[in-house]
Amino acid sequence: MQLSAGQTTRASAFTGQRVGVHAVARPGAAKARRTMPAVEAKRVAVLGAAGGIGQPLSLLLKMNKCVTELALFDVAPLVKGVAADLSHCNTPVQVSAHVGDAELEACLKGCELVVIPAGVPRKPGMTRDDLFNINAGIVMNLVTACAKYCPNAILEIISNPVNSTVPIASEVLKAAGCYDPRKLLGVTTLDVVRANTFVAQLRHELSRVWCAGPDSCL
Ligand SMILES: NC(=O)c1ccc[n+]([C@@H]2O[C@H](COP(=O)([O-])OP(=O)(O)OC[C@H]3O[C@@H](n4cnc5c(N)ncnc54)[C@H](O)[C@@H]3O)[C@@H](O)[C@H]2O)c1
Ligand SMILES: O=C(O)C[C@H](O)C(=O)O
Repeated sequence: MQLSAGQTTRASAFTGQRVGVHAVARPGAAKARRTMPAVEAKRVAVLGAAGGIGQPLSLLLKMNKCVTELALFDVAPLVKGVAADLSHCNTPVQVSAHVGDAELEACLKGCELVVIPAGVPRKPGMTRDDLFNINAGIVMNLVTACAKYCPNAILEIISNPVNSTVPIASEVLKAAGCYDPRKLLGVTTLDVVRANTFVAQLRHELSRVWCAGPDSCL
């Protein structure tokens, strides 16, 4: 296939054919992506590690060569079984399990990266906003512990609604005197992936959609 300037070619997951796709990147976006620093975090914690997001995420981290220690925390004792299973995967990452608030310090001490998928997920008919009353308190408590036990760690918030839980986290960190905007992240890639998929299913070709606006509405 002959491509003109501004076009590229990719395998389409939807048609099984190779299709030409117009480059739609914002000016400077490709450069920004190339210069994005890789994060090496030797000790990583997952808070909410026994859940639907926490378990596969922990497996991915166990397989990640940048990680040395993986500390799994949950209020559910099931996290001990999750840690036992993961510890049998043949990578050098050391896995530990921590249950309940009394073990937050042991979990978080020395962490360079903390990923937080703790909280309730939405059920059919709910919006992400409906989760706010429960998840806001959970994130507030967990980030308070992060500010105390690993104030320099990078925090990635997955618990929804992300556009509300991230500001809560930032206020907690500011109050504790350890807020660094470069180290507080909301995980919103799902919305971009989902939007790309839905548009691609309609157009039968790969699409790139820019998502703007509150995470709660998607
Ligand atoms: N940002 C995203 O892209 C994205 C994607 C999927 C899910 N989510 C959100 O992630 C959250 C988790 O989803 P899920 O499907 O894994 O739910 P889940 O119910 O399967 O798991 C949640 C886990 O959090 C634990 N938990 C609850 N309170 C806790 C606390 N105080 N401390 C530690 N752990 C606690 C639970 O015991 C459970 O193991 C939800 O809020 C969901 O909306 C976000
Ligand atoms: O709903 C959830 O909790 C998972 C995900 O964030 C979604 O919006 O589908």
